[in-house]
Amino acid sequence: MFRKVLCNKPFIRCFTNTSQNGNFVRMVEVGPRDGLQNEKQIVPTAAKIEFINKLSDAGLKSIESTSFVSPKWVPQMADHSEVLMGITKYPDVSYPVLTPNILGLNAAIKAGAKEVAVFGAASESFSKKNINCTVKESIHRFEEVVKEAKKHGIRIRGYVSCVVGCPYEGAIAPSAIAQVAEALFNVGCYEVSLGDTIGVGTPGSISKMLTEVSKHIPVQFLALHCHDTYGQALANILRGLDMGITVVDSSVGGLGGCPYAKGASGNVASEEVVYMLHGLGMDTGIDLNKLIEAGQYMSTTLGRPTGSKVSRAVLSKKC
Ligand SMILES: CC(C)(COP(=O)([O-])OP(=O)([O-])OC[C@H]1O[C@@H](n2cnc3c(N)ncnc32)[C@H](O)[C@@H]1OP(=O)([O-])[O-])[C@@H](O)C(=O)NCCC(=O)NCCSC(=O)C[C@@](C)(O)CC(=O)[O-]
Repeated sequence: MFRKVLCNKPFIRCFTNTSQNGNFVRMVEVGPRDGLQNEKQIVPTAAKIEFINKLSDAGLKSIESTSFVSPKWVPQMADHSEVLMGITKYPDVSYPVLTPNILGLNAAIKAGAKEVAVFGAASESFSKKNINCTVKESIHRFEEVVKEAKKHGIRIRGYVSCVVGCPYEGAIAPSAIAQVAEALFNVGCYEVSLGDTIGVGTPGSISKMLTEVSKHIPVQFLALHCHDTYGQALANILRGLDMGITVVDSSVGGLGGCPYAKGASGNVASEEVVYMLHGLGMDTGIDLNKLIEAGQYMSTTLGRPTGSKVSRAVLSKKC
């Protein structure tokens, strides 16, 4: 279905999570982007900047900071350039931003982006609602974005949404997910994040999907991005780890949701993932107390309690 472009494997490899030790899990914090994009109240730019700085201080190595999308579609991300230019860039931290097309990429380059993410879906209806094009058209757009980004030495991550279910089409076949994920990998994404956008996955369905996708892309180039609508996210991540996943997306305080997936809850809370991974004896490089502080900062800004149980438990002990 999709035109295959030979990927530059050495380029890809230098940015993958071939971990420093076999116990390391790289966490991609998506709170400032996925977490805030759906908030009704516009979060002040200064608060977003402070939030990201606190996340950097907590030891996260990858913090998705904003989106260069249309402000008409997602007003919350309209201050993308100010946010990206205003944050303190830690030298060992990557601050990816979403870029759906060349217009977004050019604006991101101007604001100093060093890593971007393109985002597609295996569901035609979701693709149309989310980025206003067909799946096939989206791959062509991403091909352009990747080509241009590479000219600027920018690395590109890819997302596939609705990897288990779609809010408009219901269940999505693992083979369809594998096809889009492979297309993103082939155009030159260094890693493909598999998004259970509406959080309907279970360890059973996640396992079937991962089995199929990893026939096409080695598992070290895959990440899991789980929303927690049905309370399955941690179980799904654990299943993913068993199957070789070493990169996990999450959102501090469980913030988040997609404007084009009504009823879906936030991402799995980063605090819960870190607590589980550390309990398994795995290394994340993250200071859980500082992460909780960052989450508290944003929930205070938003004027509501954190969505993280770990955060609530730790804070109640401190009280
Ligand atoms: C993709 C577009 C931009 C296409 O938007 P479009 O309307 O189809 O684009 P267009 O090319 O027809 O242009 C229409 C207008 O948009 C402008 N435009 C065009 N591109 C840009 C841009 N990059 N930045 C700013 N403006 C832009 C363009 O200049 C024009 O402005 P006008 O002439 O009307 O004033 C639009 O559909 C959009 O912004 N969609 C929002 C998508 C989004 O942010 N969704 C949420 C993130 S995805 C997600 O949450 C899932 C994920 C990643 O987390 C994983 C998971 O959980 O599954």
